Amino acid sequence: MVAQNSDKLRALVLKLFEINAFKFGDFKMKVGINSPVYFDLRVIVSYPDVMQTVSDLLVEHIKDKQLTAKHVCGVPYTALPLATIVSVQQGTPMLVRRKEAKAYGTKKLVEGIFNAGDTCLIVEDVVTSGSSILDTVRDLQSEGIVVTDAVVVVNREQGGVANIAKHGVRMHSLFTLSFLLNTLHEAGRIEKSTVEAVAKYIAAVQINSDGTFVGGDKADVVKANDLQRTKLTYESRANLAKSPVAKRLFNLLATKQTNLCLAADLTRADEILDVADKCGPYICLLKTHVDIVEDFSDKFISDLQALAQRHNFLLMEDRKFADIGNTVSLQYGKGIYKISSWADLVTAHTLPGRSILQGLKAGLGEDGASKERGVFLLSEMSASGNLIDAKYKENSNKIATEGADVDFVAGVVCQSSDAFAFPGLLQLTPGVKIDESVDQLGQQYQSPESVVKERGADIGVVGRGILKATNPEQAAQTYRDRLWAAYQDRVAK
Ligand SMILES: O=c1ccn([C@@H]2O[C@H](COP(=O)(O)O)[C@@H](O)[C@H]2O)c(=O)[nH]1
Repeated sequence: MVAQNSDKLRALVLKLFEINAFKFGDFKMKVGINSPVYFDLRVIVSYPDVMQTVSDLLVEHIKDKQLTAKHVCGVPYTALPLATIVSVQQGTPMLVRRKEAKAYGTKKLVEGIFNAGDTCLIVEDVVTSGSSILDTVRDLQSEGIVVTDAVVVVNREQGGVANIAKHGVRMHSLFTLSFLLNTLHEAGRIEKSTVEAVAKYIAAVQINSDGTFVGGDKADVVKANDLQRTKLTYESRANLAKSPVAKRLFNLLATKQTNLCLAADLTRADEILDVADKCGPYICLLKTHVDIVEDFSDKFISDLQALAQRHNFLLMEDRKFADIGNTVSLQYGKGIYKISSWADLVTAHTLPGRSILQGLKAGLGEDGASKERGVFLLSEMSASGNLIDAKYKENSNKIATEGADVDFVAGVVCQSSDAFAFPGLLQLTPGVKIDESVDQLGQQYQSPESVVKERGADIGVVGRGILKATNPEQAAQTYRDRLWAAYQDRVAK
């Protein structure tokens, strides 16, 4: 790496982190195991300035390394736009490798004008084992094209250099995963423990180009990821959170030592204020359903906010928004409740798709940026017989973790630890009661220990278990103690 370029590369790493082009957590990889770091450079097409920077750096790198091939070819699909810009900037003709040969017409695998014996430089975004580069090299070689070099944005250092070298191809990467980790750590974006966890994983998991593991099989390497969210402390996850309100909540959990959310499902304002005052010292979050409050008033909200401040908890309105963006923006910001003016957090269904996030953001109004607000997206429900299936859960995870609005997502309301992997999000799990049971209307309860240790909850939601107790304050203390002890056990293992 040329010294003059290293500042530009550091700036690029920070920018890629900011736009969520990579994340830390526990992610399923193509080769069937989990990884503590996940790259998704597909997002850069939405940021023309980043596209420009990356392609400028690739062009400079190609010049520095004196790579003088007659053609460039991007590995489909993420590197295709990058290869296009490199081709245009350098005036080097491009070749396009099809992933599938056309079923009609020319049936070509490689598009573009070339002769057998021509040289071609490969452009790729992220290299793990190098198998995708080798797929492209094979198709080019089958047309008589000579490939000796590949220019790459990130080398994950998991065997790619050696694997492609065996096929006569040298890798020239802009930066390695180690450089990326050190840059983020030096800039205060990730903790030393994250750097160490990823480094340990990389050392343990070297992959052959056929997807097998060097010196071991899948079973040996699956456990190598220490960044599984349920193993991490709230403090360390605060640093990984993209949503400012999630960061605040993680820190609140850690300092106040409570992961209890009280569902204050009462119908009179004075009853809610009374229970909020009594249970306030033991909770991190007070959850409301304002539409059941019979004597709702602005004073009720200002009194509740005062209690939230006095006892240091956040307010969540469990509105479960589920309409089109325009309606949701009005429901969030307008009407008698003006939810966005006071609730730190709200809940929303993912049923309408990504527009739910756009609608909520619009509901913050003109001065939206000045409010620290967030949403918990529902990806599962505790009600028996609910219609949510595995595909819905998977798509909800995508909405929560991919795209431009993820900084608004603080967490996920769900019942199981596999609903999402990103450790910067919080799992909120309702349906908690010391005596595991069902109510008459389909609610299903789990114990505090079960939701935290078996189901992955970061925050347990308790309503009637506290509200209907003879002494709600004492019950809140008991639930806090048991939920907190379960969390401590979970991270100690
Ligand atoms: O799947 C869900 C989503 C939300 N809730 C809400 O949590 C509380 C639970 O109250 P309990 O009295 O402890 O049953 C309530 O406000 C629900 O609306 C849920 O239960 N399940």
